[in-house]
Amino acid sequence: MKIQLALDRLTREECFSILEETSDYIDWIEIGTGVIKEYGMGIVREISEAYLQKTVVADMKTCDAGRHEAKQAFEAGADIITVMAFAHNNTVAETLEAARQYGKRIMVDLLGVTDVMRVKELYGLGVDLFCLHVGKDMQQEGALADSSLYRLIEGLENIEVAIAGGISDKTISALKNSIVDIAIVGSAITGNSQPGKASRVIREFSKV
Ligand SMILES: O=C([C@H](O)CO)[C@H](O)[C@H](O)COP(=O)(O)O
Repeated sequence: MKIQLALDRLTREECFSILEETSDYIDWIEIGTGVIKEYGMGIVREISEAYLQKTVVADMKTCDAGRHEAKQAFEAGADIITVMAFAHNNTVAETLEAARQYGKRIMVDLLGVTDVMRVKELYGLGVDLFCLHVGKDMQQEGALADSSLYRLIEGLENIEVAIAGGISDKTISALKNSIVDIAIVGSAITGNSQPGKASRVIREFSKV
């Protein structure tokens, strides 16, 4: 299982200092939506250039004007961009097409999706990387990402599955030997006073 570190609600300096401490223990780097809103494509470019060996996910949360937003992030160096599942099919299709042109990928964020048929429709459009997601604000009600979300992608072949939403050292081992390929971890690392140590522990607990 890969670990994707989500850099959310951080300054540019904090992003780089956390990456310096954690990069040995993570596989994919996610530049969070709020960080992108603060610093734009500049920070996507900077992080992509500084961590050439890592897969960089720009959490664009694109929901319209897909081709343009995909082009922006891919040209800045992102390897993967996120697109919201509720976006129009044209948006999904155009981001997929842009990804193919750049030799990159899209990850469809299933935040808020409860209807399996919508996931099947996205799969039919060619989506092969999905993110099961319990959002930050939903977490305030006690919900955390867990196996109850798996039903959304059951039976889909040749896909990769990421999961996000409050994953920590206490919950990551439950994802082992499951359909999850990528565990997205944010606050449990970035909110820890020792992010390097926190990422090392999470890496250990994630080993299959
Ligand atoms: O995508 C995320 C969220 O919507 C904020 O933009 C987070 O990156 C994701 O939920 C992981 O963060 P944690 O829940 O803090 O682990």
